[in-house]
Amino acid sequence: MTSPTKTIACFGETVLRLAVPVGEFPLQSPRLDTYVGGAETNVAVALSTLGHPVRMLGALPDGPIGDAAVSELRRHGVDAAHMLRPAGRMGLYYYLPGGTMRPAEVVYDRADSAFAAAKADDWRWDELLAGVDWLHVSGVTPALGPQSAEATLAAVRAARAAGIRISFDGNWRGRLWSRWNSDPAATLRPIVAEADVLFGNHRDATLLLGREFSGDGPDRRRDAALALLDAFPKLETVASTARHIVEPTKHQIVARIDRRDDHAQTETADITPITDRIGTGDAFAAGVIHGLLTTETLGAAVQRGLALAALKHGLQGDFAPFTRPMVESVSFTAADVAR
Ligand SMILES: O=C(O)C(=O)C[C@H](O)[C@H](O)CO
Repeated sequence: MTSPTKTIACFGETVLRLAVPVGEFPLQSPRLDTYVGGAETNVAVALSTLGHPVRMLGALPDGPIGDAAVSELRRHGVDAAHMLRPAGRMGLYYYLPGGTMRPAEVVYDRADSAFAAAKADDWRWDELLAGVDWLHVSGVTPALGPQSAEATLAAVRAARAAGIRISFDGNWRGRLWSRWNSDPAATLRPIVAEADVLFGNHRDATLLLGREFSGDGPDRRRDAALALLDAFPKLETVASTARHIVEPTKHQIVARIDRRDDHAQTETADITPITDRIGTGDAFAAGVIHGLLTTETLGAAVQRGLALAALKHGLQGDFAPFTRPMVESVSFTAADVAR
C-alpha cells in the first residue's frame, strides 16, 4: 500500500442539487434541500477526502453562489484555485425523490450555466494541467454542448501529450445529448481513445462500438470489457458495476475490473438501507482510482471502489467524503473469475 501523493485533476461542471423533501410534491412546503454535486466534482471530493491532492477544473459563476460552491469544495480539501469564474449562473438540477408507485426524477436546469456557456479555448490546458499526474473526465461534460465536448477532447489530448494518466467515466446522460447531438458515439470515441482507464459497462460498449453484447451477467460484462480494450489500444483498464434491485431499499452490486492480462470481480454485496443513490457511480470511480494508485492488485482496487460506492448509498448528498479508514474497514471478497 502506498501513500496518495499523485495530483489528480477533475474536469467537469460543479452543479447544485435542489431536492424536494421525501414524501412531498415540488413546492408543497417552502423548502428545497441543497447539495453541491456534479459527476467529476463528486470524484474530486471523494479522492481528496481519501488523502489525494486534488484540483477541480471547471467554471463557477462569479458572485455569492459560485463563492459558496468554491467554499464547499475547499471544505473537502479540493484545490479550486484554477476554476474559471465568469459572469453567469450556476447549473442546477432538481431532484424529485418519488414515492409509492412513483419513480424518482431528475430535472436539469443547466443549459446556459457558466460552465456550459464557456468556450472551449477559455481553458488553457498547458497551465491547468501543470503538475498534474492524473486527469479524470466523464461523459457528462461532452454531453453539455459542442463547446464542452471540444474542451473535453482538448483536455484529454493535452493530458496524453503531457504523459498524464486519464480516466473516463461513461456517465450516459441521454437527456443532455438529445438536446444537440444525434450521434453521441462519434463525439465520445475520440475522447475515450485517449483514456487509460474506462468506467463503463456493456451499455457503454454498445454505444461506443455499435454492437450488442449478449449472454448473462459476468460473461456479458467480460466480453464488453475485452471488446473495449481491443477497440481502444491506449486503454489499459475497464471497470464497472452491475446492480440488481432486490427491493427498493435493498440492492445487490457486483464490481468488476479487467485488464488485457488480468481481471478481478467482487462477490455480490448486499447494500441496504439506501438513503441516496445519486453519486454512487462516482464514488465507485473514485474508489477504484484510489485503489489503482495505492494498492498492488486489481482485486484490491475494485474492492475499494465497491466499498466507497456502498458507503455512499447511506449518505445524503452527491458527495462521498469517506476517509481511508472508513473505506478500508469495509470488506468484500475479491474472487478471481475465469475468462
Ligand atoms: O453531473 C450531473 O449530471 C448531475 O446530475 C450531478 C450528480 O452529482 C451526478 O450526476 C452524479 O453522478
